[in-house]
Amino acid sequence: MPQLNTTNLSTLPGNVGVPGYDRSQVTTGIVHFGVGGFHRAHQAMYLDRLMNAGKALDWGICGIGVLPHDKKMADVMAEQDCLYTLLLKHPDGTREARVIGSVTEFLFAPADPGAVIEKMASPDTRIVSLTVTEGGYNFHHVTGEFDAGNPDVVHDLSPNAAPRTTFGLVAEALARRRARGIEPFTVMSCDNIQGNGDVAKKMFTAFAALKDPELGAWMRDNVAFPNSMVDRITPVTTDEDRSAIAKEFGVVDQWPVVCEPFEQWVLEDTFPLGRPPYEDAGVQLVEDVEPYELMKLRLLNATHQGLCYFGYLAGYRYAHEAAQDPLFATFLLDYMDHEGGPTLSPLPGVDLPLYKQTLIERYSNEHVRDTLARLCAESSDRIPKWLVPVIRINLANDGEIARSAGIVASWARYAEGTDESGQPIEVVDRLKEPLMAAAAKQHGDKLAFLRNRDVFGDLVDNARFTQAYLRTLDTLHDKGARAAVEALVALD
Ligand SMILES: NC(=O)c1ccc[n+]([C@@H]2O[C@H](COP(=O)([O-])OP(=O)(O)OC[C@H]3O[C@@H](n4cnc5c(N)ncnc54)[C@H](O)[C@@H]3O)[C@@H](O)[C@H]2O)c1
Ligand SMILES: O=P(O)(O)OC[C@@H](O)[C@@H](O)[C@H](O)[C@H](O)CO
Repeated sequence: MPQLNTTNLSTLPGNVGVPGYDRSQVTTGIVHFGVGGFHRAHQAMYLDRLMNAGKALDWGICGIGVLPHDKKMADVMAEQDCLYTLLLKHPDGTREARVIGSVTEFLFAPADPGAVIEKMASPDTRIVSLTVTEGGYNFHHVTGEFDAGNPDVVHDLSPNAAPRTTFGLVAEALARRRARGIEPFTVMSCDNIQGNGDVAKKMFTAFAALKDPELGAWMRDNVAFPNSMVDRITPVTTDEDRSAIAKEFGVVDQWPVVCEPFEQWVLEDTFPLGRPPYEDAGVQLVEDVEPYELMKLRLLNATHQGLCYFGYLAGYRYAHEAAQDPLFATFLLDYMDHEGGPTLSPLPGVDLPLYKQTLIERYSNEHVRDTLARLCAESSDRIPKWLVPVIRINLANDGEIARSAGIVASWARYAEGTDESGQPIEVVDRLKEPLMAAAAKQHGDKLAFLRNRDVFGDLVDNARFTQAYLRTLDTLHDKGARAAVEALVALD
């Protein structure tokens, strides 16, 4: 079986969708940072859909890898002419495979930062988009300010340094456009961050201002940073997925993407240099994204955290295993009804009870095989952004907080690094060391984990919160995760 590339595209079996457009005619209009699973399952898929309808052929994507581990993606992209397979896994077990053709170039920044800068400086580039994870925005969780102490940022701020970070690369490209009289591109964040465009604006302009105050001011006044809400559960690709795609669809693909069938993208329509006709592909273009973002982050992303630590400690390893357990599903629905939901703004036209129920159904799709380990990773980037705001609002409004406090306690127990059968847990977090050290102390000093003010701010000083937190932490220690969830469900 030949490997996926342009030459072999026409030999693929009939059950695999392939680009129906001439890729040699596609020109680059978008430069994308963070070509991981999600970008390839979401934004690149929407563009491929448009291109198959004969539209947006001047909006091809040039992918950029910034981190050393992105070399692997660069190599695969080079070998496969940037083609990859997107495999949709339906709840009834049926699968759909399509080769996506909208990514047409890939540049690995560490090998040639100058080429990346020139690609963005080119007038053809009208959008620079991002899926660089929550950590990629480099802001302090409590102050919300740009972290100028990050060693790579310090490097990029030194005179004549070849940029290593997205900030350094983007700022230099914008400086060149400004010097050459070329209008700035739009920076489109597609990460799971509340006000992702606003946060991107704050961080990119803060970096630029440190480098050159005039450039920072010019960016603040001239560069558009639309906000967006993005949604499609995209687990990490496994070897099993690679083999299944080869066996069932006859495609040898080194790095396919698998995902659920659900898709949603709500986007603020602020693109001074134009944009692809996304609305023709099913994207919702709106004036104000915030209500949609809050709904997604405080219901979907927060319940992912509600599922993952309790579920892992109770012995589950996949999201569907925990979500199919009626106790866990009830807990998540209770959290949404009593804590996450009441903090949301009105959402005209959205059936919120249906949205919540659909989340449980999406998590329960056993074919997606999303791992709890993926959901437990980088918690210190997630809990402060998705759950802590819910807690703060409910504390201020005298709302309910027991379930949210329980989720924080489940993270604290998970960070002890062993599950309930004594098996080690591989904690993946850039703050792993301080968090695990704090969790190790909490049998004696019960609030040790919460004292990390860089993550939780002053929550540890709030007696109503700490009481609820300790109630679940004690139950986790004394009786285990299942009993702790039962106690939270009994509150209803
Ligand atoms: N996977 C999902 O289900 C999903 C759904 C909606 C939104 N998202 C958003 O997309 C992001 C990426 O998810 P993914 O599944 O593609 O992850 P991934 O690990 O497959 O890809 C992440 C990419 O971001 C890059 N990256 C990480 N930190 C960076 C940094 N500091 N600077 C530059 N590049 C950096 C990585 O090198 C990689 O290329 C998530 O963090 C989230 O914000 C993901
Ligand atoms: O990818 P993250 O780190 O933003 O969050 C983990 C999951 O909650 C997230 O990936 C969801 O699967 C996704 O947001 C669904 O659209």
